[in-house]
Amino acid sequence: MRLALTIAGSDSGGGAGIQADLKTFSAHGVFGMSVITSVTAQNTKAVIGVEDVSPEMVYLQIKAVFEDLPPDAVKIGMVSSESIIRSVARGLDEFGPEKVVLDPVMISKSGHALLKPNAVEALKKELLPRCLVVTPNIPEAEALSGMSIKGVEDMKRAAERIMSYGCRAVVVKGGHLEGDALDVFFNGREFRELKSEKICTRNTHGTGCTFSSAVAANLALGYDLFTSVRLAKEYITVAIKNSLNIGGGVGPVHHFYELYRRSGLNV
Ligand SMILES: Nc1ncnc2c1ncn2[C@@H]1O[C@H](COP(=O)(O)OP(=O)(O)O)[C@@H](O)[C@H]1O
Ligand SMILES: Cc1ncc(COP(=O)(O)OP(=O)(O)O)c(N)n1
Repeated sequence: MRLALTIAGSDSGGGAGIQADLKTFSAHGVFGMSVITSVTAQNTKAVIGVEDVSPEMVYLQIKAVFEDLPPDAVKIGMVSSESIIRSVARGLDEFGPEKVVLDPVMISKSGHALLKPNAVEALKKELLPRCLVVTPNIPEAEALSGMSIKGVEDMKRAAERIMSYGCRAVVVKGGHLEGDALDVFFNGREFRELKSEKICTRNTHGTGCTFSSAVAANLALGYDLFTSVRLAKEYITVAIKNSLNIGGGVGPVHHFYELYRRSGLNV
């Protein structure tokens, strides 16, 4: 059995964060473990409360997992504050996982800040250099690169700038732009575009969390980095096509092992 760890925030509504990550791991047949960084009171309409876990408790969860159940890959999501970022960096340094996927979560689709504005610099300095791949959406790529992004050429320039912080690859996700759902992968040598038709639905809660945890699950299964990203793109596309019209706001994507299996992918 392959093992994957998510270090992220809890979404009480079950659509994003830790809950989306564990569902994604299960759908891939990977054993999922979690380090909870924050508890959010959230549903499809809004985030109505956020309470951070103490930095020491974040570190202790990492230690407990690594000392007994060393993961084959790690996904990092909401890390909220500078002190939590430092605890995660401490854990990564102590236990040295090779396959780390960072989804630099900043703002929920419902508009709530999930990363303190003064923590962006810590994220760049402390976490990017410790990651294999970073998966920002357009606003996150703009914040990390300091440039505005209007199309695919801008996505490529932003990916180059983000690489300069020391990660080994970047996927700039284009779900927030008009037109096709086009993501740009860059590994420092070549750019590759991953394109799918934009699915017409408002139910896209948890897309970023699901995509990054699918990348981590595929890495845990032993796929190379680009194959892991390509399979994750296929997985998120199926999950959005089957997203759920539940709740009064932005409904969640759907994780369903059978859907994945029947789509012909090797799990
Ligand atoms: N409506 C959609 N149809 C198809 N793919 C989408 C759609 N919205 C987002 N995606 C894809 O889902 C993944 C996550 O997208 P994005 O919305 O950019 O990130 P985030 O959820 O972090 O804001 C990307 O692969 C993106 O291309
Ligand atoms: C606890 C928690 N973590 C991350 C997010 C952001 O999720 P993401 O998949 O990037 O996008 P939305 O779910 O906000 O559409 C979150 N909302 N909560």
